[in-house]
Amino acid sequence: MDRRKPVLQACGLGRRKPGSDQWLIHGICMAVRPGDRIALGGPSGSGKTVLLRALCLLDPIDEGSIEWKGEPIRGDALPAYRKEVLYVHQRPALLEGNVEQNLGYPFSLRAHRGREFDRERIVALLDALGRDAAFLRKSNRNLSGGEAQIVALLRAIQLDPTVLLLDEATTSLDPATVAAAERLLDRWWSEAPGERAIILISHNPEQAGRFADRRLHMSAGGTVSER
Ligand SMILES: Nc1ncnc2c1ncn2[C@@H]1O[C@H](COP(=O)(O)OP(=O)(O)OP(=O)(O)O)[C@@H](O)[C@H]1O
Repeated sequence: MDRRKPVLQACGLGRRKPGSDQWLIHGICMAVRPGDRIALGGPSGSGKTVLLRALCLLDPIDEGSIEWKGEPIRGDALPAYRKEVLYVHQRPALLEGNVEQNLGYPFSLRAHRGREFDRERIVALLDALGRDAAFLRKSNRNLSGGEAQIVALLRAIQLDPTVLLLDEATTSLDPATVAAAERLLDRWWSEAPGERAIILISHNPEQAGRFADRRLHMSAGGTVSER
């Protein structure tokens, strides 16, 4: 992969409040290159979540373009795009069932046909987060907010996306588990040198400083600038 070329590029990106003329985000131009580690900061309500959801095309955009490897994303390319660009929500939705079922679910989808749930890998990742294999048997109904975040993080990492979008994905974890999650992300990112990118929304400047090599700031008007 060419390190210099953006994989993901947004140009003039805008999304309006549904049913209104009001812009939630507006005029956003940004490029994500393989190997980037980007922290996205800015005030509450400025549109950071709206931006990440727009970038992975979970929500429609009203203005501008998003290109993947230099090409606009057409309808039939959307499933492939969604494999490459994965979004992890701060309050993840989990399916009815235990942790293992939740982690195995993506592999039942057509998008991931040909790949299999790797239990051994998950057990090793859990170990890095201070959890043993018994955690896999826990019901989704009994998970704390932090435990649900662990499941969501592992569910995304195991799919090895090219761009991982983390929306305050460690905010419910205790400090030791936050540190373990950052090490785990660091290891995952380093496993494929110069191939994976991470965008992390964080309100914690220390975390952003530890984690990122680029800092983006979203202003209250829903525009982004490089810091
Ligand atoms: N579907 C929607 N309909 C109406 N308003 C929306 C919608 N989605 C987001 N908003 C509004 O857009 C603004 C930006 O929301 P967003 O969640 O992106 O903020 P944020 O920067 O991620 O905030 P925080 O740091 O608090 O998580 C908020 O005022 C929110 O209410």
